[in-house]
Amino acid sequence: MAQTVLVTGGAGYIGAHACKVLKAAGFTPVTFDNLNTGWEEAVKYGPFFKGDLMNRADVDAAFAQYRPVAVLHFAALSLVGESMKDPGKYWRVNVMGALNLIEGAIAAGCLNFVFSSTCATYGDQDGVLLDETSVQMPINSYGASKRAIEDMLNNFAESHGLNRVIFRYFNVAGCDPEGEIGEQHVPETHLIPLMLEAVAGKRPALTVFGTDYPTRDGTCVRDYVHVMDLVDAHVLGLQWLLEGKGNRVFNLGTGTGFTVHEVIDASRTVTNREVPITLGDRRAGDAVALVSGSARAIEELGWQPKRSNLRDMIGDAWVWAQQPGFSK
Ligand SMILES: NC(=O)c1ccc[n+]([C@@H]2O[C@H](COP(=O)([O-])OP(=O)(O)OC[C@H]3O[C@@H](n4cnc5c(N)ncnc54)[C@H](O)[C@@H]3O)[C@@H](O)[C@H]2O)c1
Ligand SMILES: O=c1ccn([C@@H]2O[C@H](COP(=O)(O)OP(=O)(O)O[C@H]3O[C@H](CO)[C@@H](O)[C@H](O)[C@H]3O)[C@@H](O)[C@H]2O)c(=O)[nH]1
Repeated sequence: MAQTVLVTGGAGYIGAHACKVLKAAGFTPVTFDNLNTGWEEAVKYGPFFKGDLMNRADVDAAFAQYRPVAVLHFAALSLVGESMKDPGKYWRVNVMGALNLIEGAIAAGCLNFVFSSTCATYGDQDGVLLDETSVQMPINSYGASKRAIEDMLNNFAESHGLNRVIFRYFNVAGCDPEGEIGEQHVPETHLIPLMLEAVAGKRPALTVFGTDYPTRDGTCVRDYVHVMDLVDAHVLGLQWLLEGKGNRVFNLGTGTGFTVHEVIDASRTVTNREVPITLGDRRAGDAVALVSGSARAIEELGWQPKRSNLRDMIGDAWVWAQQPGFSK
């Protein structure tokens, strides 16, 4: 019989893609989501439990009903800019939500936990390659809330034998190449979908946030990883835990950074259309450069990124951008 895993945030962008590959790998993914930023239409690969992590009774009910062997915790608020304006919201939802989930998991005897952390926990470190041993110095409340959850998981690993794999994602992009699901945030704040909305004429232009950064063309550098590669790593992380390999942190990125202008240039090649842009001010909370040292995931997990190049990430997102998308 298929093993059940609880996927918080399974109605969201990355969680829904994770459910697709989990099902393909023989698991039953149960989505736990309050539909704050997610879409019920994206829950296609297993049961849906509508619940809020802020409500411990919802968490306990989901564990009692489905008895999962592991939790994959994607649900969070994750907008860097918003977190700078309203830090309390981030500390409350991300940290309290995670605490309810961790305590609920332990109470239910479910001790395998995969957590979505972020390179935003590293902060801004002068363009150095960031690996899992780099010091974590977040410069925004979102990153700080994620670092706090990492600390919390480490404490519960010590005290209650919780086994955890922590993934620190770099910039996730692209979507299911089969077009069943895609990236749809409201409001959208991520570079690639915003750029493609501008290309498709759904918004007047893409604003480039800051052109005076100390980089090769003055715009920020990010390491983009395809969502299908990212969720493949989660299946490997889950198997790692189920095989009893224990606690580990893995970066998920490619080791190559691209500036905002380079992403725009790649889009021209993929879509054969111009990107209308306006040059704007820096966005609060943005790091200059975030590039991953990802050797550990490749060497230890056996992770093999396949689509994490700009052509596939933008190409897959471009196909999705021309679909009607999910509706509420
Ligand atoms: N997108 C990226 O580039 C990126 C990079 C690094 C880390 N991450 C992390 O990956 C995870 C998923 O990101 P995403 O882009 O898919 O976000 P998303 O907003 O699309 O998905 C988050 C999901 O969590 C749900 N949710 C939020 N609060 C909840 C609550 N209190 N109870 C139940 N469900 C709740 C939302 O409804 C949504 O379906 C997040 O933890 C994010 O911090 C994302
Ligand atoms: O309209 C836009 C949107 C973004 N950017 C720039 O594009 C880059 C990427 O921005 P975005 O796509 O918003 O991603 P990040 O702010 O880097 O944050 C994402 O990537 C982080 C890891 O870097 C995750 O932790 C976050 O959850 C996720 O939102 C940054 O330099 C932005 O300044 C623009 O110039 N114009």
